[in-house]
Amino acid sequence: MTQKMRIGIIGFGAMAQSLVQQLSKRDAIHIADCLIRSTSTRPVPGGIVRHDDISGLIAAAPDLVVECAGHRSVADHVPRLLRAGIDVTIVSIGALADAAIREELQRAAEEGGARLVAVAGAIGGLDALRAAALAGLDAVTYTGRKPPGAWTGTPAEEVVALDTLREPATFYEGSAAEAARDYPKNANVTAAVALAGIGFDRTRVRLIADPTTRTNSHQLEVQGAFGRFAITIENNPLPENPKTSWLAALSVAEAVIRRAGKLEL
Ligand SMILES: NC(=O)C1=CN([C@@H]2O[C@H](COP(=O)(O)OP(=O)(O)OC[C@H]3O[C@@H](n4cnc5c(N)ncnc54)[C@H](OP(=O)(O)O)[C@@H]3O)[C@@H](O)[C@H]2O)C=CC1
Ligand SMILES: O=C([O-])CC(=O)C(=O)O
Repeated sequence: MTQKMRIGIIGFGAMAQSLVQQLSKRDAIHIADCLIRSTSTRPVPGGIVRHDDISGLIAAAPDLVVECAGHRSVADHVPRLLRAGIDVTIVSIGALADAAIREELQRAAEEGGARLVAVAGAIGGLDALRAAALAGLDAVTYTGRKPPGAWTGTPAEEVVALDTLREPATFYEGSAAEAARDYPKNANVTAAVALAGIGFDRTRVRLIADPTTRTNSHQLEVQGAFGRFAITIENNPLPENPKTSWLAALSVAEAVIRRAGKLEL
């Protein structure tokens, strides 16, 4: 009998719960452990061992840890896992906008002989962007559009009255470096785009609160020596967290399922 791939998850919010739903249908995968804060009130299904300290998760030695808990958890926990030789897949890619964190993760992966994978998350087209970048890119522009409620608790509140908005309002225009840092629960996709294309400073970002939409949409426009492409993804949000698109959770699930398979087709 082949051994199941043992997964540990960091965080147990909307994304992690959706991930568990997907992965528990797969025979080759066992969700063994999760790391959640001791203060967390979120219920964790029976059969998953709950840790409130990273040392416990490291001692459990899962085959792969999947981070679903935000930028802080990437900085605090992922280097330790990598140094312990545990592979990690992250979804809070915006943490990589900080060059010091990127360097620390690189060092930790080398020291531990482990692999860090950042998923595409809620966006698509990164394969084409990466390929196009080889011949040189002139411009990469990302536009993120979500209903006003998805921007609550962010700096957008200082620019527009989200509660009474009647028309779409662009509240941020700038670099992926700033967007990923200042909108850590909404703009991780800008980091995925930056890393696949022309970097955090040259990737242009526009963020829009739109009372006329129900979806979280992500538009990518790319120009370079290869030609040009534009792609728009209209995502349904996860019911438990309107900031997070369902596709982001599915993207993590797909990455884990592909890794558990024998062939990468
Ligand atoms: N790449 C992409 O396309 C996307 C990436 N994301 C990233 O995924 C993250 C999770 O999203 P989602 O599940 O919707 O968010 P939720 O707010 O629903 O859940 C977050 C979970 O992480 C836990 N958590 C927060 N901080 C820490 C920490 N320092 N250590 C351990 N656990 C922690 C929370 O704990 P508690 O239970 O105590 O609240 C909660 O269980 C987002 O913060 C964002 O960074 C989100 C959407 C798209
Ligand atoms: O899920 C989304 O629509 C995108 C998102 O929140 C992020 O990139 O952080």
